[in-house]
Amino acid sequence: MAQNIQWYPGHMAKAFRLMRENLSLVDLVFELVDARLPMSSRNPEVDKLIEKKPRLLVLTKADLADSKETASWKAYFEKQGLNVVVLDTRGPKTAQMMTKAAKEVLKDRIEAQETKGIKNRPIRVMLAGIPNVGKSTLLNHLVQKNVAITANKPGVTKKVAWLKTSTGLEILDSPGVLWPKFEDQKTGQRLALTGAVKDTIFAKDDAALYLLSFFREYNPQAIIDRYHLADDAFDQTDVNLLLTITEKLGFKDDYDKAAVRLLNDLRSGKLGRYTLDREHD
Ligand SMILES: Nc1nc2c(ncn2[C@@H]2O[C@H](COP(=O)(O)OP(=O)(O)OP(=O)(O)O)[C@@H](O)[C@H]2O)c(=O)[nH]1
Repeated sequence: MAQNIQWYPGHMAKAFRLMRENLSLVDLVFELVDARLPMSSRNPEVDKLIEKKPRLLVLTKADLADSKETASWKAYFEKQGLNVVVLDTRGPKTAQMMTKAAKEVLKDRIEAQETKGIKNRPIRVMLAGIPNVGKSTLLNHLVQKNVAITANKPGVTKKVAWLKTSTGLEILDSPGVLWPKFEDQKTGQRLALTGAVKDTIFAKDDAALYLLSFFREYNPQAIIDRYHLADDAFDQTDVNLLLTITEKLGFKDDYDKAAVRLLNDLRSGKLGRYTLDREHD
């Protein structure tokens, strides 16, 4: 399946060029990754691109992820010296949490400014992350009803729009869309499962089979309960299991339909919380 999921190198190059151009305008980057796949939803080249910029790693969709796994991932990234925020982006405290965390990352700089008498300088932020990770949701929560302002920086001819928050941040109007980079099939399959890559470019039955193999290892009971299967349902191959579920759902032999149901159930949380990337130790 993964070999069918290819990003156009041109798209990737353009995204990087835009990000590089805008980086000099901001104080801080919010790098958003999906808490269910904190590794697979990152682009390793972004690391290089923003290595000299203060950065906050935001684990979004934490409400859908296994909380124990999220805690392990947080510790893993913190050990690498990163500042990490764990977030249900849609939550009521998002703006406050993100502002507090941003100020914490820039603490030394803010203190240095204050000793020079510069107070309450807005913190300029860029949001970056792969499609569907929650960039617009975060932006809307931060900005609420505030209108966009445009500003010109000396030496920059292009006008850049900033969105002001009531908590002292200014967010670059256009989030950096990044593409995940994956060389291995596993990463592609995981991205497909969460819906991070378009459904049109992967085979749903392959994704459903990967889903079943994942639950076989980590939580077979969730599948047994959801589809009212016999306790020994996993004593068969994933393909046969998919056929059993198809039958149980009343779809006769239309296993494509069952595959879609499985994926929808997973993405909407009906199979419980789960973390697909588990290699943090
Ligand atoms: N459960 C849950 N859903 C979320 C969270 N954050 C975002 N979503 C949902 O995820 C979907 C995608 O969110 P967006 O904010 O549009 O993502 P985006 O990164 O702007 O996506 P692109 O425009 O494709 O780049 C939406 O349906 C959101 O409601 C979260 O923390 N938890």
